[in-house]
Amino acid sequence: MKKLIIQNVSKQFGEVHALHNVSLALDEGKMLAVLGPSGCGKTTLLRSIAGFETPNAGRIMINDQTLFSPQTNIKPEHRKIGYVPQHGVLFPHLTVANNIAFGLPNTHYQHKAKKEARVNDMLQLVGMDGLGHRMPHELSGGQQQRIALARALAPAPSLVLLDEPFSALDAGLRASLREEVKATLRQIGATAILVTHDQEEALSMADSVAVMRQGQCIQVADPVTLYQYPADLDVAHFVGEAITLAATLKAGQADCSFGKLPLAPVCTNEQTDAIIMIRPEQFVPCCHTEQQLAGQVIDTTYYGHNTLVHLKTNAQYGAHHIHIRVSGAHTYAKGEYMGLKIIGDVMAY
Ligand SMILES: Nc1ncnc2c1ncn2[C@@H]1O[C@H](COP(=O)(O)OP(=O)(O)OP(=O)(O)O)[C@@H](O)[C@H]1O
Repeated sequence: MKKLIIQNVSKQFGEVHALHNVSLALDEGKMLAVLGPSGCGKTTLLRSIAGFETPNAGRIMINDQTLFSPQTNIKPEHRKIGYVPQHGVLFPHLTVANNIAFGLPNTHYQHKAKKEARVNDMLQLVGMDGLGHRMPHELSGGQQQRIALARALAPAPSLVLLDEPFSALDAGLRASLREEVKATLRQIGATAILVTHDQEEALSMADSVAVMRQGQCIQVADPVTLYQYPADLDVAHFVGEAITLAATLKAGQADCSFGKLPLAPVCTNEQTDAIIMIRPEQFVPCCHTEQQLAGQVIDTTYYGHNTLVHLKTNAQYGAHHIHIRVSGAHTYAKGEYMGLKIIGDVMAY
């Protein structure tokens, strides 16, 4: 069942088209990541869903109820939406428990004991039971974001909006908190939208990813499809590293200086001359008998789990400078020759 439906939503600030005919849908219990560069309209979209911004056109519906249309504009406090902003969100003069209790409606929680029970449930959910008496300044950055999530989830909202919630945290904490938040939202079956400009965050956390550019939604797909089959070259470069080269297309194959490579089935390219896109990890070192191309190592950057190898392909393979990703288990020396095969199919544009 579709939980959230966004139809042709547009928002202008003077001359700026912050959102232009954006349409999206999200199933119950799923997480959508909205991914795009700075200024593409991500926050405006989130604020329009929350009701903090009034679109110029379009329709926004949750559970078949219209929250916004040219005739309707439900107030933010009546939309049953939880919001987790970037940082600095907790009320500094309230304890952790009172921060979480803040959004609980008195109509449902008249009794103190019921409110306390809900707060304790939320503290447990985010792995911080027993810390309700603390003040926000007595918490680490990661703990503060967990409490912000607990506060947003406490009133059991229909939809949770997360606006770059990890951006103020250091890389290690970011990665672990991502996993925790994903698990917490899954555990309670929450429907959520995560805004981020970090492709790794979008791909690793969400069930589907919407890529935005200049106020428009360019592609919506599950992470694997988005990464392997990006809609255009800009999206390809935005969601990961990409190697591009000229090719001639014929009968489901791309003929390029690396040989004949299978085209992705989604390629419906009519023209014969195209640019193909290969991901760096599709290049796999192999023995001489399997080898599709070879090159000489110019430089390497070691990342532990994998190594980025700057390679110049041999003259018969086009003398291209490419950066490929190979397992970190084996080290490569400058000047060494590598034999490679290419796995999977390639996209053409
Ligand atoms: N209140 C406003 N008044 C005027 N222009 C605005 C306003 N809010 C946003 N904009 C403009 O609308 C466009 C989209 O902004 P938005 O904040 O939605 O982008 P974003 O993708 O969230 O960017 P970031 O990742 O930097 O937060 C930008 O050009 C921005 O300058």
